[in-house]
Amino acid sequence: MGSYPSPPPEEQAYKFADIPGKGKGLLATTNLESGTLLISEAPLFTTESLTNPSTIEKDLSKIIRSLPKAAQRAFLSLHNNNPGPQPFTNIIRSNGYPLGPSNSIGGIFPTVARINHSCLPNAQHAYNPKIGRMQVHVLRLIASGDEITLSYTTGGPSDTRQKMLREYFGFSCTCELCSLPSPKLAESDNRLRRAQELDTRIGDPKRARLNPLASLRDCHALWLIYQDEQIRDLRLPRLWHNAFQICAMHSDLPRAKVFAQRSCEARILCEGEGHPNVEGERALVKRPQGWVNWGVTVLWRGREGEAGLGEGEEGWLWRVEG
Ligand SMILES: C[S@@+](CC[C@H](N)C(=O)[O-])C[C@H]1O[C@@H](n2cnc3c(N)ncnc32)[C@H](O)[C@@H]1O
Repeated sequence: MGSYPSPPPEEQAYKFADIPGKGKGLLATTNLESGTLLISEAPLFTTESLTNPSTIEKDLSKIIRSLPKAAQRAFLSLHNNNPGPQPFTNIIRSNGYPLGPSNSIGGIFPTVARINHSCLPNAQHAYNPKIGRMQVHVLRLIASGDEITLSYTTGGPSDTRQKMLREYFGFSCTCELCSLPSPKLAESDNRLRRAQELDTRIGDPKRARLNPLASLRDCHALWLIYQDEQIRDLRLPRLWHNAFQICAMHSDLPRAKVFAQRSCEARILCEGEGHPNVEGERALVKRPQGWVNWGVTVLWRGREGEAGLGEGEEGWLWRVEG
């Protein structure tokens, strides 16, 4: 059970506000640099004990009654996008966040739950299991008065995103990206569709082993798309980590180090310095050879510092000659 309430208002860089067409939301009260830790919040409660689907509403009611009054009020005042029977379950559905990307256990974080969605978010949430808190970091400069946004989706072209947002959250997205004029939106959709294909191909370990240059070229193509689309969320460290894996698998120490470093920096932006994922990545920057599949082949083995002309440049990094 987490502590409550969150930090006193004078320490906060945001305020709650009514946002036209979106219900409540969070507005920045000062300019916020990328990398700023905006919120670090313990859950009011988690869904860990809710294992029986047929008694969820009753079990939830017990949990809620056991909370301090302020926490009960905080939970009951949260948005419910499907009012009707099973109100507690639906408040959880409307506001809960999983405790990590592939965790079936969720938590209710009353401040984070007020943050609205954008397909081009300016902040990123990440649950840090070491401290038991959901943290929100600033991904790109947020000007005072701007709305703070997170992404509720895992990306993809606009039709995929809109379908998911309508189905699970009951709204049509009108964010900066979804409101692009149609030719621009079509271009963005094409890029994002291609990004999904590239990501799938890059994740194929057999291809990375047998045709590493093609996999690395795909990483490069994906990086260019992420730059065009201003993507800085967790897709970015995933890309750097995949590029690291390709190089490490084939014993390319200097490039593996650069990619591990980029992955580490991108993770710090999304998840914060103290996140266990960042610590794992830091260990790989120091010693890429510590990775479980280091040196499956010696195809790209060279001595550190002897990688050839243009070392440290993008062309060198991606093995793009000339
Ligand atoms: C987790 S809550 C966010 C806070 C909520 N606005 C509130 O008033 O408490 C999710 C709900 O907020 C609304 N919402 C979030 N982002 C939105 C957006 N970009 N456009 C319209 N509604 C949005 C939807 O009703 C959605 O189901």
